[in-house]
Amino acid sequence: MSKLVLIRHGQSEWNALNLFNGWIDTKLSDKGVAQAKEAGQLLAAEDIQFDQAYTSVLTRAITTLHYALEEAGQLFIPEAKSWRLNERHYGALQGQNKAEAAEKWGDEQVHIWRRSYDVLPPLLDSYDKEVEVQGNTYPAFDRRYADVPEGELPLGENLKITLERVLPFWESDISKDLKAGKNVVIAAHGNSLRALAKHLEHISDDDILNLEIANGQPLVYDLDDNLEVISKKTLSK
Ligand SMILES: O=C(O)[C@H](O)COP(=O)(O)O
Repeated sequence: MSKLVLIRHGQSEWNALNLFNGWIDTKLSDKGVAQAKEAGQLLAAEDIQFDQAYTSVLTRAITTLHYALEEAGQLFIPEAKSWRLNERHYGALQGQNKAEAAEKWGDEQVHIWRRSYDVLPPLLDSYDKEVEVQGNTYPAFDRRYADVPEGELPLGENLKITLERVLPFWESDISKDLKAGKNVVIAAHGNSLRALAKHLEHISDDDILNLEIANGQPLVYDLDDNLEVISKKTLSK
């Protein structure tokens, strides 16, 4: 048996402004830092001893992991980062205000883009659009994406595509640790974690619409040797 803890990063500066983040590399807000520390305190209270940490290559997830592990007194554990744990790429919605998008395209359409399994958001027509959103954050030329296989750098993703790019890393790294009995913490994003939760909990394409993951509230899974869920709980104050 092993424990798997999923932590959605604390509030980002763009979460606070109600903007679509996606792959834009936004920082934690002050509230986000407090949430990340609180996540670590909640884990310390549960006395979970981790063997391995995973996170994405986006700053808000990495800093959340570090604040949480520091609070839990476990900043020393090995950690690995992968672009495969990044937030879902929100395509041409990145940088737009969520409420303004709902006014423009209607609440229902925006809800479908945000929560459905297989509907794509409007795609970027090229990575040049990223430059307009945030200076030099330009995935095609950012060295953190140098190991993305040719042609796999997204211009926008639905949850299905997000799951398809999370799964190879799950299979190659994370699930091996868990099968070896290691306790693993993953600090990542609302939608990369929804994708992982869908896989773990066998949630249907329809039911995944209703799964929300809150900032900084650890989800703790007990898994059996086949990585089936024995129990799940959410930690919050
Ligand atoms: O990318 C974002 O803006 C958020 O991290 C997740 O946004 P969502 O709740 O609209 O999917």
